Amino acid sequence: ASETSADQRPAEAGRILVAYYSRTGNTAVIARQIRRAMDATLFEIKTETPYPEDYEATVEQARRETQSQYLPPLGHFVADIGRYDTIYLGMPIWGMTAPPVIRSFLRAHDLSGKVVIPFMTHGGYGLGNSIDVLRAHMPGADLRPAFSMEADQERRTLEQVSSWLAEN
Ligand SMILES: Cc1cc2nc3c(=O)[nH]c(=O)nc-3n(C[C@H](O)[C@H](O)[C@H](O)COP(=O)(O)O)c2cc1C
Repeated sequence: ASETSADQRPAEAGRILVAYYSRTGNTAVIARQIRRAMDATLFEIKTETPYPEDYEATVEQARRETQSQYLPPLGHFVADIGRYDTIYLGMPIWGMTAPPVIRSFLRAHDLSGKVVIPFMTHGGYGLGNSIDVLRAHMPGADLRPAFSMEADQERRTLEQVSSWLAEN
C-alpha cells in the first residue's frame, strides 16, 4: 500500500475553475449553476475600483476603456491558477465586446495549456468581437465554443421602472 499523492488522484475536485465577471447578476446565475454541476471552484472577477452605480456612467467609462485598451486593475487574483485544467470564463457583453476587466484578468493569469470554455450573456445584440478578443489574450489556451444567451438589459429595466415611477 502506498499513499496517493495529490497529483495522482483522478478527477480531483478543484481542477475546474469558474471565473466570471457580472455587473447585474445575469452571468453570475450561470456561473453558480456551472459550479454546482461541475463541482468547480468559483471565482468572481472584480475591478479594484467598482464601476459607477449609474448605468450611463458605466457605459461611458467602459466605452473609453475599451477604446484606449485600458486594463482596469483587478481587485484580487486566482490563487494558484496552475491547479486548474479547465476554466469556464463568464462575462456580459459590453459595447459589443468583452468587458475591459476580462482583458485584465487574461493578462494577469497564464491560461496556456488549459481548456477555456467561455460563457456570455448579452442584451440581444450578440457576441460582437468578444471571441476574437479572448483568443488574442490567451495564447496557447485551448479555446472551446462559447455558450451564450440573451438576458435582461439593465437599460430596459431602468426605463420601465422610471416610467412606472413617473406615473405614480
Ligand atoms: C456597460 C454595458 C454595456 C453593454 N453593452 C451591450 C452590448 O453591446 N450588447 C448587448 O447585447 N448588451 C449589452 N449590455 C447588456 C448586457 O450585456 C446584459 O444585460 C448582460 O446580461 C449583463 O450581464 P450581468 O448581469 O452578468 O452583468 C451592456 C450592459 C452594460 C452595463
